[in-house]
Amino acid sequence: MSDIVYVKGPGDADISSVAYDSRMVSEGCLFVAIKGFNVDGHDFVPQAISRGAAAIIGEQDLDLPGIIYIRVRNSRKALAEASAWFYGYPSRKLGIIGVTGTNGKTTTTYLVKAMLDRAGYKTGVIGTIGNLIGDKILHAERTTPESLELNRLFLNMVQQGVNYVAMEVSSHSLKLHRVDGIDFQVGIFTNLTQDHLDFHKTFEDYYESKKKLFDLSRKAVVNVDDESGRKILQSIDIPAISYGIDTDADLRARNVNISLEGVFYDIEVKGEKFSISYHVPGRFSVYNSLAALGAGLALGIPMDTLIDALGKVRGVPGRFEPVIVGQDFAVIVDYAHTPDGLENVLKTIKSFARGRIITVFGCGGDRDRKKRPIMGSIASRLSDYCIITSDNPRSEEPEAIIDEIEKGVVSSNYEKIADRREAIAKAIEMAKKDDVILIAGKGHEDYQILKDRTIHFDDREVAAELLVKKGKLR
Ligand SMILES: CC(=O)N[C@H]1[C@@H](OP(=O)(O)OP(=O)(O)OC[C@H]2O[C@@H](n3ccc(=O)[nH]c3=O)[C@H](O)[C@@H]2O)O[C@H](CO)[C@@H](O)[C@@H]1O[C@H](C)C(=O)N[C@@H](C)C(=O)N[C@H](CCC(=O)O)C(=O)O
Ligand SMILES: Nc1ncnc2c1ncn2[C@@H]1O[C@H](COP(=O)(O)OP(=O)(O)OP(=O)(O)O)[C@@H](O)[C@H]1O
Ligand SMILES: N[C@H](CCC[C@H](N)C(=O)O)C(=O)O
Ligand SMILES: [Mg+2]
Repeated sequence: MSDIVYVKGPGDADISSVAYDSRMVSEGCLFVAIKGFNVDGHDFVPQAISRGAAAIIGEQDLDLPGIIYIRVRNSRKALAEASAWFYGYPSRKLGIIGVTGTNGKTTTTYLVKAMLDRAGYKTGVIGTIGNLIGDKILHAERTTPESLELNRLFLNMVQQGVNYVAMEVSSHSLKLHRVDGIDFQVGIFTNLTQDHLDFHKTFEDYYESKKKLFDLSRKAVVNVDDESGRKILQSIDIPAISYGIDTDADLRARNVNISLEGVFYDIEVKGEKFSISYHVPGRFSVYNSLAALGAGLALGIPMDTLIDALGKVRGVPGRFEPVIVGQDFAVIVDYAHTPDGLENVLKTIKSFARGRIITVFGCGGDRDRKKRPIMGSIASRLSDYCIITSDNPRSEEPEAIIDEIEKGVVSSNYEKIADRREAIAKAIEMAKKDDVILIAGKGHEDYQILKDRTIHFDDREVAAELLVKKGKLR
């Protein structure tokens, strides 16, 4: 272990498990005490011992007679090292592609998976929608799991014959050492715009956290149309593939054509020209597909395999996903939950909408509050009518979140309906032929996190049900 201050107690012990939560400790466990944002894990050392812990790791000076105690400088780092050791360093047996950035991580991992599958590899995915082993989906609590769960998952993947893993690497995970010790074959940077200032406090800290992925990667794939991407490219000394539309780059999309059917463009690789088709609309789809192509090339997969795989992708759950039950207007469910994501998706809709744009959206509770009025401003500027509703309020009052969003609204064409089902119902009632309803913020989520409980709620299901109920079919 790299940053040990001292080791006390008996010479050795058989370790049967590792835990960072005292409630998970069983006989023979190694308990890692973490000083958290809410509570201090060191306060639970007595509980861990009474549950049978054989060894403890922590940052404080402790006397624990009869028990091995390892004092370290950083418990989260130590947890990552202990977890990798306990599960036999499973990440070393996998080719891992990490994707970081504010928007586009989930989408890019799905595109990379499609390419690796097409190239004949068994591929895992770790991210927001869930964790995939081949086509089997496992529930995920977070975008990037804690190092203990991450190493357990890697081992599971190794045991099931997985070759490659496309994983989202959140800024939280980088800052909190969840991915320490992982050798990423390729690191991808998508973009950096406002989000998570509740956690990072400053944009600089958010940037520095994302940048850490490239200290852990062998090769980089970087969006150079993004200012932070250009900064990253200048500061790393690993082989890199740059991509962009506006800026000169190794992979530069030219003759870009964006329509309702998707994005179509040309790129040149080693002097040879290729035409790319990806059937998801929006300028951001050009970026996500370029990022995935860059990763495929960095892994040495032939261009024709990459292009073929990309051409066959028919979207990612909850990302620009249409709800079609026979109505004569469009309903699109999308996971845009940041100012940049919302602006991108609305501009994409604006480029093809023949009727009005009606946007139903909210903002999550216990998350960056500064983005709320900004999203209010963007939605009201780029929509004909907005219905501001509740997202996952968590511990906050839905109405208070909605009021913060409202402060940024610049038109009078809006209303506030806190009940998300009623908000969607209102949009559907209003919609006429050729209009487009955007239901943003929750995408693939099939739940809503309220103060005291989590309920089942799926925008796609609710919209489909209401379209039928309200007699909106042709
Ligand atoms: C802000 C954040 O990331 N917090 C993480 C942090 O929590 P914390 O420091 O507040 O933990 P704490 O509650 O103070 O507890 C401290 C320690 O005491 C332990 N404990 C606690 C109680 C007890 O009885 N016994 C005990 O041992 C806890 O298990 C913990 O190890 O450390 C915990 C242990 O690893 C994480 O579970 C927790 O993630 C929370 C649940 C979370 O919601 N994180 C979100 C914001 C997150 O990580 N999101 C990103 C996605 C962002 C994106 O969109 O890009 C993600 O990767 O999912
Ligand atoms: N490259 C991109 N640039 C900007 N916006 C994007 C991009 N790709 C997707 N989006 C928008 O952002 C939303 C979220 O996309 P995606 O789930 O791929 O991002 P993410 O980075 O995984 O988000 P999260 O931080 O929640 O994990 C999409 O529904 C779309 O509206
Ligand atoms: N990964 C993001 C997702 C936000 C999705 C939105 N529906 C919300 O709950 O705020 C987060 O945890 O901040
Ligand atoms: Mg994601």
